[in-house]
Amino acid sequence: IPFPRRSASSSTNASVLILGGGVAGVIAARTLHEQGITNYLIIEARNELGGRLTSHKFGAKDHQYTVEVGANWVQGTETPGGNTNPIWTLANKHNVSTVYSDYFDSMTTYDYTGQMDYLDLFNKSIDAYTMLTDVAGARVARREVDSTSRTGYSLIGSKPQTPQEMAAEYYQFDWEYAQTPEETSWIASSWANNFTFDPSEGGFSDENYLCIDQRGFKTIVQAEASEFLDQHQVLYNATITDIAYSPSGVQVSLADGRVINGQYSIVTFSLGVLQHDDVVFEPTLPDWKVEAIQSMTMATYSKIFFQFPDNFWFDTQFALYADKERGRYPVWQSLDLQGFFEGSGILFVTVTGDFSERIEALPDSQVQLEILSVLRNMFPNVTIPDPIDFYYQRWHSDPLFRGSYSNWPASFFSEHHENLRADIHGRLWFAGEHTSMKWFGFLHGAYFEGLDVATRVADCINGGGCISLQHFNEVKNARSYTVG
Ligand SMILES: Cc1cc2nc3c(=O)[nH]c(=O)nc-3n(C[C@H](O)[C@H](O)[C@H](O)COP(=O)(O)OP(=O)(O)OC[C@H]3O[C@@H](n4cnc5c(N)ncnc54)[C@H](O)[C@@H]3O)c2cc1C
Repeated sequence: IPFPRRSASSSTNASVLILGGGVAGVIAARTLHEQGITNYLIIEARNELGGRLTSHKFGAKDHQYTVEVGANWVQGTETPGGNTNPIWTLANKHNVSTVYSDYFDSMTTYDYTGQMDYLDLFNKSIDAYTMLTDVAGARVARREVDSTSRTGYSLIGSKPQTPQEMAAEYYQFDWEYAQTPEETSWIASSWANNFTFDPSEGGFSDENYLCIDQRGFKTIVQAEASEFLDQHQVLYNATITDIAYSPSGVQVSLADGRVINGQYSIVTFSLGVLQHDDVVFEPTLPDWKVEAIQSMTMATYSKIFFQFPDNFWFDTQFALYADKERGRYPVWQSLDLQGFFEGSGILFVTVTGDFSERIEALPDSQVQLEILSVLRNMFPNVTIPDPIDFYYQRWHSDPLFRGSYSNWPASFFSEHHENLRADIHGRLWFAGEHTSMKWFGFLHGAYFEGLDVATRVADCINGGGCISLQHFNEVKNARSYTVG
């Protein structure tokens, strides 16, 4: 089948085109390299590798620190005799500095009247979350249908009413999934948690380590790539606009007019990019693929950084703020701590979901004013100074990401998941955190997907033909609706 548009005369060619140079793309390249395939090309819009591993130089000129505006934690590390998070392996291999993040025992609680001890409610919400995941596991064993995590919470009798109870639940739930329990699958969110944090379910460990490396967390992929990647195997500052595909190959067009041909292609763009039609597929993707793409959710998680002349806040790693409005500037982290960036004056607050999208549409100045007024609620006896620096990344509006990571809604079925992952004609393959069944949303999900899909593409090349992944032309109910 001839390609629809351009002639191949101005083209570069490669056997495998890896579209995007984040974790999935770099690990896919390493996997091909290990299989003896060197004729591949990573095509990346930005000027470096790493994707959502994005750092930012923050602070006054003489007082700057590298902060992570994207992924920050290795989530789940390793258990002796059990599984190891490959992100933990990479961090250790490349001497990336991390520090133990004490999610549960280094917490100060506030509400809109100031400091307020509701650690008892906080601990209750930890237990509720554990029960939520246990009951989800029992549903899987009995083949019961999925529902939202809100339904799950209600069924186990956890019904937060007060701002303090809601803030505690937010910390357990929204702060991880970047969306509310209403918006999230009960079963899938439980297994993503267990396969990461529960060694008895094959998870790595229940620990989180925060990257504080001044080279940036992206070092895990950049240093890894420097061990195998030649300059001619990567194209930077190359924004892809069109992907034409057929049973005989793939042709990629760049914004600057260049055209590149490949026999195979691995698309690693975020789910948000695929949903938003930032890249046009020719022919349009089949209906089963489009339905899968549009049925998963791209969530947003935003960290808002402040540098202040003095440290006037809590001396724990975390603080929780209960506003009357759920999800309004709730989770605070201090970096001005021993073992972190002591003396930095850096404090940041995280918001998620719809609230993230809301602040992306506002000017920085308004968001700053809102947060300063929250700080005045939290510290009524302190004159809050003007910040020296202020920054947040707008992930949802960025055409290279369109959000921070995927989240599995209750209306996303197993067949949708397989369709999201499935290749087309054995030529167009898809990989990234969003194609991971067990670890959607996580760095290690992107890692394992890059590894798996590149292994399949290497088999196509070395094995003399492709074995396509299964897909479903239609996703159907087990039993039809009887209406009327
Ligand atoms: C704010 C935030 C916090 C997070 N926190 C954590 C955490 O603490 N721990 C954790 O495990 N995970 C975390 N994650 C998730 C983690 O970052 C992702 O799961 C992972 O980085 C995704 O890797 P990927 O390779 O699938 O996609 P990406 O990193 O998005 O890679 C895709 C690449 O494609 C490029 N691209 C996009 N469009 C085009 C185009 N048109 N042309 C060319 N190139 C293009 C992009 O620039 C990008 O480099 C976080 C993410 C965010 C945003």
